Order: sequence, then structure tokens, then C-alpha cells
Amino acid sequence: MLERDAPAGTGRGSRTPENVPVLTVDGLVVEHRDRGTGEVFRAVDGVSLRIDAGESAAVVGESGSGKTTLAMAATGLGPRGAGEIRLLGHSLATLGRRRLRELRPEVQIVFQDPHGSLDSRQSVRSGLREIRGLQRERTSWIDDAALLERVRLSPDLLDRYPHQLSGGQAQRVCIARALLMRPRLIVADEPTSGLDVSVQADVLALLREVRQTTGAALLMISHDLAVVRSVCDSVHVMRRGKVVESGPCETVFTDPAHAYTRELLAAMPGARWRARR
Ligand SMILES: Nc1ncnc2c1ncn2[C@@H]1O[C@H](COP(=O)(O)OP(=O)(O)OP(=O)(O)O)[C@@H](O)[C@H]1O
Repeated sequence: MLERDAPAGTGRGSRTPENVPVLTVDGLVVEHRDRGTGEVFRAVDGVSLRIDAGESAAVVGESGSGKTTLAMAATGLGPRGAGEIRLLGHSLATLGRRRLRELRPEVQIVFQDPHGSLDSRQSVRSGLREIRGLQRERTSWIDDAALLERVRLSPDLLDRYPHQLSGGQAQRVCIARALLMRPRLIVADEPTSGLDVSVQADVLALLREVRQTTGAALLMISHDLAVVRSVCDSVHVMRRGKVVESGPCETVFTDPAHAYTRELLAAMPGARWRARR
């Protein structure tokens, strides 16, 4: 039996009702300037999606399709152009700076390169202390040793520095740091692609467990359909800045409607989930 936390976002004076979608994106456009040619192009081109509380959704697509740009814009951390983004019911366009700052901890991001995400000069313990210093009330629900145990790490690692951690351990520390904030939404951007194959499954299992025990929603960015299917309920397939197909993983992977999804599936090693069409 999994130990269940109090739901994410509760017990801290949160003003957002539980039934409000964690994230809604409507007609989002994000443009970048090509570094080589100087031309402006649409990295995200009219994308709409919605993630409800506790849901796990993935954005898949080949490299350069705009997944990271979408995730960063949708969470208020990257540039955004036209379209509406609502985080926990609040439109990012109209939120004042103070309210945006208050909302920030509700979204935590786990990146691909765990060592690059951690400060090499900080031990695990001092990194956690710094986060606690920023959000004392919010982070007081668990002590450091128990937090590490939640991500299946020994508390003995608290005094280690990033270079003394394996890739899998470092990624678990990153997940622990995200968890400490009790977020409503965890964005995981290719969370296992920098890890040895031997530890990838363990980290994915941990993400699944974190979602079940905390009730946080998960937005996973990945080019790996097997990873997505093992963790997420629903998937948005992205190609050249547009979402070409969305739906439950079961449906999209077994009965894809779009030719591009079928291409992605066919390119998978062993083509484990062959399309019916
Ligand atoms: N800050 C930026 N300035 C200019 N172009 C950018 C910037 N960030 C991303 N791009 C370009 O926008 C496009 C989409 O990039 P993005 O990283 O969002 O795609 P992705 O699907 O996440 O790819 P990957 O899986 O390789 O990370 C790419 O052509 C990329 O080179």
C-alpha cells in the first residue's frame, strides 16, 4: 500500500478550489528567432491543452517539435506570445507579479540533466536548506531524512555533493527538491533520457508513485513513447509546433489517428505498439 500524503496544494492557505484545472492552454503561439538566419519562426503554433488535478499528461514529438518551448511557456517560465494560459485558474497574462510569485512554487520542474540542475557547490542538505529558507511554511511538512526516504534514497546522502551522486541518485534528489514544495503540477522534461538504462525504470516508477501519493498533476515531455506510456494517462503528439493528435495513451498508441503518430510508433525499437490502421 502506498502511503498517501495530504493532497498537493492543501493546508497552506491555498485559494484555488480542487476542481479547477491545473493548467489550460488555449491557442498558444510562441515564436523564436532562428539564430542562424535571424528569421522568426513559430516553435509553438496554436496549441491548446488542459491538465486536470492529479492527471498525468505527456507531450511527445521528435526533437525540435516545440515540446520544451510549450512546457516553459505554459508554466510561465519561458517566453509566450498569443493565446491564453491559465495556471490553477489564473490567467498568466493578467496576474500581477506578486501573485505570479506566489503561484510559482505550485509548479516544479524536473529536467533532463540532474547534475546540471544541482549547484555543484552545495551538498544535498544545504540545497534543501536553501529551498526551505525561501518557503518556510510550505516546506515544513517533512524533514530532510524523511524526504530522501520518500524518493528511496538513504539519508546518508544528505552530506554528499552532486559529483558524489550517480545520475539516478541526482535525479531522485531533484525529484525530492520538487516534492518539498508540495506542487500542484510537476513538469518532467525528458527526466530519464540522461540516465543509464538500468536506472530509468526506477526513476519512472518513482514519478508514478509521487503522482499517486501527492495528487500532483504531471506533465511529461518526452520523445520516448515507451516512457510516456509507462507513466501517463493521456498524450499530446506534437509536430512542428502543432498538436496533431491528443487522447488517452491506450487509444493513441493502439489506434493512432494521425500519420505522424503512426510514424513515431513505427520508429520505436521493436515497434512494440503497432498501429491497427
Ligand atoms: N531560445 C531559443 N531561441 C531560438 N530558437 C529556439 C529557442 N529555444 C528553442 N528554439 C528552437 O525552437 C524549436 C523547438 O525547440 P524545443 O526545444 O521547444 O523543441 P523540443 O521538441 O523540446 O526539442 P528537444 O526534444 O530536442 O528538446 C527548435 O527548432 C529549437 O531550435
